[in-house]
Amino acid sequence: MTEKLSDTARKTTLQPLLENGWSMVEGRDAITKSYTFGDFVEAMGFMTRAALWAEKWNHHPEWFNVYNRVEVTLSTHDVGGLSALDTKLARKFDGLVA
Ligand SMILES: C[C@H](O)[C@H](O)[C@H]1CNC2=NC(N)=NC(=O)C2=N1
Repeated sequence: MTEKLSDTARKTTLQPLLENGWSMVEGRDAITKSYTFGDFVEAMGFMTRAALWAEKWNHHPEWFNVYNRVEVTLSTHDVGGLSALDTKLARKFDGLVA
């Protein structure tokens, strides 16, 4: 059962992401990050790899692409806010570009 992130988890798992380029979306319990790549093909390569993890974990991003930029927003629709699945997917996405 997916649950909203606890206050403790927000300190231990959300805070490091907020210090690594992620930020809270205004007016929502969601996080967002903009990734910039060398060109469109690199951006699509990231999206393709990210999509496979999203599907594997049955947890899907909201995202927007223009040319070499991918804006990702993560939130858990089933609970109306952030859950551990969002921080897990955010760490995976950061790992894909590291
Ligand atoms: C039925 C299906 O398992 C759910 O709708 C899953 C799919 N992917 C999801 N993705 C996200 N971001 N939040 C969800 O609550 C969610 N729920």
